[in-house]
Amino acid sequence: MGVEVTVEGLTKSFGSQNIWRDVSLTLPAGEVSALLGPSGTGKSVFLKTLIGLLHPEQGSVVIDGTDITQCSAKELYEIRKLFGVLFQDGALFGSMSLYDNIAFPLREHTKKKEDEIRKIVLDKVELVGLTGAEDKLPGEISGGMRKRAGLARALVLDPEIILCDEPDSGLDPVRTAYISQLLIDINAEIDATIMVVTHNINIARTIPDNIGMLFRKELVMFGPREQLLTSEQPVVKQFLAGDRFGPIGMSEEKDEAAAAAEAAMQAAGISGGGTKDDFSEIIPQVQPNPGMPVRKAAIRHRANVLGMLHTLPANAQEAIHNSIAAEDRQAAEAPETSTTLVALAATDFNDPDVGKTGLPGGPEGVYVEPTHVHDVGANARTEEVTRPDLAKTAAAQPAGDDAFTQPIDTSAIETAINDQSNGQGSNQA
Ligand SMILES: Nc1ncnc2c1ncn2[C@@H]1O[C@H](COP(=O)(O)OP(=O)(O)OP(=O)(O)O)[C@@H](O)[C@H]1O
Repeated sequence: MGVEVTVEGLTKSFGSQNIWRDVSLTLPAGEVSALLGPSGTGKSVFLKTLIGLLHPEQGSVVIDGTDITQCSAKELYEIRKLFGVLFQDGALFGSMSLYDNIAFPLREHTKKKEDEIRKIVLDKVELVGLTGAEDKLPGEISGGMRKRAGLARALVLDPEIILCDEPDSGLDPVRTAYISQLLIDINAEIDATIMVVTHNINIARTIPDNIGMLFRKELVMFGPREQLLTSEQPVVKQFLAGDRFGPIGMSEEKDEAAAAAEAAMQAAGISGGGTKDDFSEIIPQVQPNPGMPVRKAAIRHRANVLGMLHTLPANAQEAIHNSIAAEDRQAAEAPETSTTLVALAATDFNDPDVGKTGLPGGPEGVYVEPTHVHDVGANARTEEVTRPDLAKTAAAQPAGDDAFTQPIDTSAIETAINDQSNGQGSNQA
């Protein structure tokens, strides 16, 4: 099972520019969470802070019992092995084939033999639908393919926490749906804690168990997806609707005069460009494909949500009841479409152990134990490194070729991402 990530009172600034302050949230173990927010609100900075690439001025990030804001470089190095990270443009090494890119963390962090590495790489290549493209360079493939290759690389060490920074950026809506499905299937298969940073409302509506939103340097909310999707907060409603009328401006918050001018336009029937979709009508969460194991996080999530239901606003409570009823109805009417929904419907949520362990009481034959062996820790290099050494190591490496060489620092990652972003490649997915 993936590990819980607990963030308490986190504050991050660059010089005098405060990015966000006093952010507290818990990514529940094995659940899928999404972080939304207008451009520039610091979502990527948050993601990098979770993995210790950026250091906050205040607060803690506790992962597997270790506060990574306080720990030694060696402890941070060990904690980072729990992570698989998909950066915005894949951050692939431009001079390596996809195969070598995907094999890289295995060669770097394990003592596996090449035939073992080959098996794992080809497995992940197949999982992300890139079979046949292994020998291509990142510059010879489309943005969508680079994204999938980045995801394959993020998965090879069987991470317990997967962070995805805008997995949909540069993808068409159909490919976005495929990559979303892939994330849910991966979650079912390895039960990793997943956090997705996204602007994509379809992803937010259908993929995560939990959603949070950053705005005006604060975490506006974080909780079960129904809570945000039914929120009455103007900023949330505007963001979900994708409308220019509302508190979110082009670059900063609007003043009163601008707000009054907008109100007049709205009253006159001028469109703000937003959709009129009713987001409070919750659409079903994407389920693992048939053949995938039961998504155990879904059981834990339902148990958690039922436990905290009384603390949520009335419309969120109603939406959650409706979601559960719809899921149980689908399980009864079309059980072959989702073993996860069948398991949910068969689980006794009065059993106090359900939320902790996944599926006790579930139907026989449904519960699938994780089969992945985590051998990275035993085989990995463990030499002590200091923070200045990290910077020196990164600086000494050729531009673009160190994003997944750990230990690493932020500048190295940025270089790799920029190198890739400025790179070549066609636009077909
Ligand atoms: N290493 C850095 N040094 C200084 N400022 C930075 C650094 N990284 C990010 N910033 C600033 O932090 C702010 C938040 O950036 P970030 O990329 O996290 O936003 P975001 O919410 O992910 O935006 P988008 O949705 O457009 O990707 C921006 O003003 C950015 O310029």
